[in-house]
Amino acid sequence: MKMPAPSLPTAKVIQVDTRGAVILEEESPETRDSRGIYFPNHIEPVSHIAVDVGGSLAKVVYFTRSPEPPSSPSVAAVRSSEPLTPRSNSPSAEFPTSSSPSSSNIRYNGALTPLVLDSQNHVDGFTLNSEMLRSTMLRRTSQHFPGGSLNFERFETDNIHQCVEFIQSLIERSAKVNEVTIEDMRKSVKIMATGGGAHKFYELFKDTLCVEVRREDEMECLIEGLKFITLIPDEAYYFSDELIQSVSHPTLSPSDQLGLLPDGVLERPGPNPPKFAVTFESNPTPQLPCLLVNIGSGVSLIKVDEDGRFERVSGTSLGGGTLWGLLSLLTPATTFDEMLNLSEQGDNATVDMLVGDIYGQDYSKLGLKSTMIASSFGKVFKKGKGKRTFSPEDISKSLLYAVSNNIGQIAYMNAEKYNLERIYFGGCFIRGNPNIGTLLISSFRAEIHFVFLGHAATITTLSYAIRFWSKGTKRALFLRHEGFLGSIGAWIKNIGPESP
Ligand SMILES: Nc1ncnc2c1ncn2[C@@H]1O[C@H](COP(=O)(O)OP(=O)(O)O)[C@@H](O)[C@H]1O
Ligand SMILES: CC(C)(COP(=O)(O)O)[C@@H](O)C(=O)NCCC(=O)O
Repeated sequence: MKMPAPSLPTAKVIQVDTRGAVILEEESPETRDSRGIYFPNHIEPVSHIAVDVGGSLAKVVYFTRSPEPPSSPSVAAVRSSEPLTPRSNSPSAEFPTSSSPSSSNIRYNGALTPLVLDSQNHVDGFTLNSEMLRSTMLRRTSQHFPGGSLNFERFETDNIHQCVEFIQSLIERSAKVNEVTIEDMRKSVKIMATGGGAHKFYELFKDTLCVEVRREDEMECLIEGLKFITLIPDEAYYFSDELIQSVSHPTLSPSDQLGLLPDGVLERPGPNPPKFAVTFESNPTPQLPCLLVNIGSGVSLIKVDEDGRFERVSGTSLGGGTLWGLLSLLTPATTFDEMLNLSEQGDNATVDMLVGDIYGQDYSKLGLKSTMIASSFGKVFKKGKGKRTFSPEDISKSLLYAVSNNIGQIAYMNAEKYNLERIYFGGCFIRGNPNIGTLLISSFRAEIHFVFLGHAATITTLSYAIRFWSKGTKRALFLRHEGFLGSIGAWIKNIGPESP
């Protein structure tokens, strides 16, 4: 006689309970955009995996259940050129593994919880010893406890097979952990795919993983992702009007602290924008209407109305792929992070033609300081008689400014055209830039988040451009999971009440 198999709960309608959500800490700069988010109150199991495959990167989002927030996220940080090594956010006592993570050098964030299992096939009650039965029951019970993490991973689209392999191992491992057959697990799991690669690699995902693959529209997912992620405390941040100097040099005059010229006019965006302090949205509220500027391989600008309806109003092909591609041509750097590191050490004034190079001084009447870039790369043509070489550092910095300034301008013009005050910047282009640290200043009796500006050229350039051109009426907003909006949207779309 067979004992009935432990039945796992079937979720009809799943809503993510975001109450008390926290972004997990992460030590590695390389993965600081892919910190897990822990939802202490979310109960229903979720077994689908979302993937957003763009022109440059494939982004994966999945949910793992754990009654406690992962205490000490261990990091197997990788540089972008290396094969991706998934990170473990949890020692995961509740998810025992048959293979030791260290033996394979692959570590996972727990396991998926299957929604529906074929009760006949997976456990024969008579073969369970008492320890197995206990752990099965415990696990079964734990599925009714609240708590779980949303996990994030990134792969280069060129290495799409690594992404597929990662998902495959996640599914296989989840089957083992839940003591179900791989066939049952596959029936339970579904891939929500978005981005261009959802179409280009549809067969690859479907045939290799042997699971249902559902394709979702990229723009819809971006907006769904934005609406969801802005509900998470401390996810969105912006540069406040308070300059870093006002924190570190409180003796500066108020006008100096606000980046004002002596006559009270804001300084125009220049190669070294003023250093603003970062403020996090700790009590998030709905942030619509807004403009979303998604800087991926190319750039999409999407106007979102108060009711969530949206329209892609503009775009430019000069985006993240441009920077990545041109710097691959022009510098010896082989990874995106190397390119950003180069840019941090560079001086763009050696290749950019500045206002001062043309005027010999400020163009004060127009408020153009001599240090402002008049023409990106404009000096290259002029330098010397023979062909001169320019340092990879200077070239990288100049191109980073050129692309960021251009996007800042287009963003501002569209925000102006559609009368939008909030401009969210998303996409992995921004990823490598902010290095947000925490400075504890006793006299403030509070933690003040700030950026090490050497790592934040894009963010400061975009922020300051928006602030300057809008005369302070519009605000550039950034997101800690900026590159994952599409994949989060694909994940969330599956679990709304309207889902079949
Ligand atoms: N590790 C990385 N490898 C390559 N590009 C990166 C990396 N991190 C950030 N980027 C930048 O992000 C861009 C891709 O952003 P993303 O939002 O993923 O766009 P897409 O969806 O088109 O792949 C790249 O073109 C590059 O500028
Ligand atoms: C075609 C895309 C929507 C694809 O998205 P991506 O993979 O770049 O994130 C995007 O690259 C884009 O909007 N390009 C700009 C095209 C233009 O309007 O000029």
